[in-house]
Amino acid sequence: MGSQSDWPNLRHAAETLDALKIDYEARIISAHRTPDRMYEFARGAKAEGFQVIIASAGGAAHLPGMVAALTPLPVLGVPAQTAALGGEDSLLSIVQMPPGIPVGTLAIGRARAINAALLAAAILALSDPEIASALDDFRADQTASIPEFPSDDV
Ligand SMILES: Nc1c(C(=O)O)ncn1[C@@H]1O[C@H](COP(=O)(O)O)[C@@H](O)[C@H]1O
Repeated sequence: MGSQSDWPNLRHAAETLDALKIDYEARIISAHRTPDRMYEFARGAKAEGFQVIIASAGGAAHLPGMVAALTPLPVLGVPAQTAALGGEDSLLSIVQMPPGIPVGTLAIGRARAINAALLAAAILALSDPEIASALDDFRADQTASIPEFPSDDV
């Protein structure tokens, strides 16, 4: 994520990965404020053993696209909600990549980072039966938790 201030949203991704028993690292890396850190991380990520990268930033959100430019790994972009423009600034900064360097862009922040974790899990599940099974269980639990009829006691 681009800043500590993104963690309240990205925490939901981390908790989802925890629930699915998927190893991950959460790091603060900014294309603008820590460009050398970004370069070093993105260039070395595949060799370090990472398989998917979730990159989230807000406003002029160049982080996901720049990371994608530096690694062959799949990059999932999470646009952070922003005070000034509601996160549309982040979304548009991330989604409209030039042909040749894709970023799989998800919905604007506030707990939406959970879907980045689930999409990362689905990618990993293609070659990992344990993650595939954990994802199946997650879906089954979610389905079972949705009542069919509305309640007045909420
Ligand atoms: N968009 C970027 C990048 C980047 O794209 O490299 N680095 C930080 N930021 C974003 O700036 C916002 C405000 O950051 P602060 O709260 O630290 O001022 C955050 O949402 C962060 O992702």
